[in-house]
Amino acid sequence: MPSRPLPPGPNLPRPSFLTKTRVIFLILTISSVVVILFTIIYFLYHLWNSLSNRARTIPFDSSAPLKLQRFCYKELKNATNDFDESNIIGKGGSGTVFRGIVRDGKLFAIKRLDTLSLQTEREFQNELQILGGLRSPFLVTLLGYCVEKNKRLLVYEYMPNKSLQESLFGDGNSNLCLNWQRRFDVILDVAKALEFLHFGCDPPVIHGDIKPSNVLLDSDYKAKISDFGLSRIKVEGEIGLDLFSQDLGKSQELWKSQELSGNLGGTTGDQTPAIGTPVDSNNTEVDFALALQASSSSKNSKKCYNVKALNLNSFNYNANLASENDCKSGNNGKGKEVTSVDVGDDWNTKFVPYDDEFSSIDHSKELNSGANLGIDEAANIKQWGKDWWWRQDGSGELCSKDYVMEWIGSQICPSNPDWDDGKKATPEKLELDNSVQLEKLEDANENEPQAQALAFEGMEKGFEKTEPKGKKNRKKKHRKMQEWWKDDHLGEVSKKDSKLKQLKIRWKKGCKMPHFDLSRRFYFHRRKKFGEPNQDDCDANGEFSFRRGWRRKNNNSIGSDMWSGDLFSRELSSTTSMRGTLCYVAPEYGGCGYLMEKADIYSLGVLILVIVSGRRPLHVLASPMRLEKANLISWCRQLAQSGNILELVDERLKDEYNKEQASLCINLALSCLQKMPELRPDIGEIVRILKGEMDLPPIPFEFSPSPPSKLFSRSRRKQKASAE
Ligand SMILES: Nc1ncnc2c1ncn2[C@@H]1O[C@H](COP(=O)(O)OP(=O)(O)OP(=O)(O)O)[C@@H](O)[C@H]1O
Repeated sequence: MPSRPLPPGPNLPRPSFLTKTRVIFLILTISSVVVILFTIIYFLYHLWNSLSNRARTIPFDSSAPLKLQRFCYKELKNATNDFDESNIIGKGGSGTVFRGIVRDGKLFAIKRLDTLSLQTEREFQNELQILGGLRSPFLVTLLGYCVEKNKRLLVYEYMPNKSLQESLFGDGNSNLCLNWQRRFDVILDVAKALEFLHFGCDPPVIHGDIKPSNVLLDSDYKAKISDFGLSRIKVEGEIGLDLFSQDLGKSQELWKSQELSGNLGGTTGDQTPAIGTPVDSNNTEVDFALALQASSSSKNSKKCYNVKALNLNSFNYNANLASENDCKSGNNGKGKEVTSVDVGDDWNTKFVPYDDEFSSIDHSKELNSGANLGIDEAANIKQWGKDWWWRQDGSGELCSKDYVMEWIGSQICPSNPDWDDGKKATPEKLELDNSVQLEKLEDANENEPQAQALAFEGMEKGFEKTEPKGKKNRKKKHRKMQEWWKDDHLGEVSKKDSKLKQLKIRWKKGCKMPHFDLSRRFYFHRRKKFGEPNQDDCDANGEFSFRRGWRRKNNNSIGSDMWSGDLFSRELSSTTSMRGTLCYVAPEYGGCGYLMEKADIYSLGVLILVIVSGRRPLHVLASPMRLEKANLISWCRQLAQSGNILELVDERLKDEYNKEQASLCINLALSCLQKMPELRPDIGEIVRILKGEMDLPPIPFEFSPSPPSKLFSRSRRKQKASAE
């Protein structure tokens, strides 16, 4: 029986249709699996990337900077023609600055950080958070930034005349463009910039690194300050003790009432003497010591702040109004630097021979001041004394003395314009003269702490020769201090002094060596060998920045022609938390670690002297006859005592300067350089003095050519009594 064909079921799918659906289903499944896989891989990659980046850097919150443009790396790369060397306008310790044309065809300065470390990242963020939030005609404008992976770039307004450093010390005729009027205007501009920071910002901002290379000049030579990497935002009432109280009894009371290692609460600001008021020297010394002790002991209690957590308000600043307000409020509040980093920096200026004022403090007094306290406390103080001297050495670092010795050595070279005097001496004499000092310094470098001490004694004797007679007592104290140091610390020094040894060994093995190390030895060796100087080896007339290391002239770079000694720069930034630049950093900052407005005032004082004199703050000359001029600050003090301050004015200006203005500036600088921060004028007063709206406070009696009659009568009375 023939089978009937089955009628085609309307619902049964045809086989070809089935296959198609299966294929589509398969494709969809595979592609979604692939997409999911890729997503997972992408996610994992980013997770890994961010984790590995986080290990090296501080988390970055790009939303915080105010009104700054965010550039992509490619854009900045194009703007600088792939960071072409011909576009380099300067080199700093942390990065290279390029000229670039961005977006609307305008010229910009683009700073690219060379390496990314915790320190550079911190400074980068500081710059963004602080400078990025400020607008003032006296500050370089930060326009934008770029953050991509480990690339960090900052975009600034372009300053055609670069930095004051180049204008003052650059080669060629650049310094001629800084006539007297321009120099005075620069001083006023820098003062106004600081006035804006200290009084025009709420909370106040402390710059922390005022120096010529951070003062940039626009096309009209108007000065603006830059580089806020080390800046701090001040928080009112965070510091406990009035560190510089004049009232010894009160300080001791406070001191006793506090645990040495505990918190120091409360503030006293009512003991501030009038500017220029003579202070009993004994009290001064002990107070300062107590202050340092207090700050040292309160170190542990330091709180860390994140800059981002603070609301920084800068407003259209009316200088007069602000200073008025400030006068009303007293503006004496002590604050504490705001930082996300611990700033434990006990670089001790007292030991650096450049400030003989500080060297004169008898530290045995500090230790004795513990006598009234409990034995434990006294022991703590003594221990503190040690820590204080050698905190910098805590991790096997070189001590500040080494830096200064290195610097002095590197400064002695014939490329210095100030060698004119030296040239007058016969070459033999010159070599002999230097070798006397240098041998001592070299020997000191040869690891022996005793030798270091001797070498410094030698240097100090040089200064001593030119000291007026009236300073005998001070020198006596200084010796006492030196002896105290020798007795107490030589053992410690010898243990911790291995760093230099290691560096020397590396150098001998042919490794890269910081330029300054032993450069003078190298130089004299070469001179002896080849009979003439080699300028390339000894043009190290840079400056030492605690965060950057040494900088020297680099013939290859355009602009600042400066760079950091690589090895040292890295070692310092990774192992120390020192801040500021040698010779510009205020002594109390080195001792206490608290960055206050008056630290900026001190740096401004040094800057004023540098601008007026056209000299670096530490400048050792060939002839020992002129050794007293090596240290700009002590030289200025000596000139003030002999009533001859105008001798300090840059010889290159000849007679073409305003004598009244020059003497005002020098006297003002001396006021700013007083060792007691509270005696220094505040920035509002400084601006008014410079503008001629206020009289200069009486010159500090210690610099006065005719000390107050009270002192005379006191000494006469003493003489009389001893004669009787
Ligand atoms: N906005 C700018 N316009 C023009 N030139 C600039 C600008 N910013 C920096 N420069 C030049 O680049 C140089 C290096 O500047 P940078 O801020 O990197 O380092 P520095 O302040 O000299 O050193 P450091 O950062 O170690 O203190 C300056 O000396 C200056 O010549």
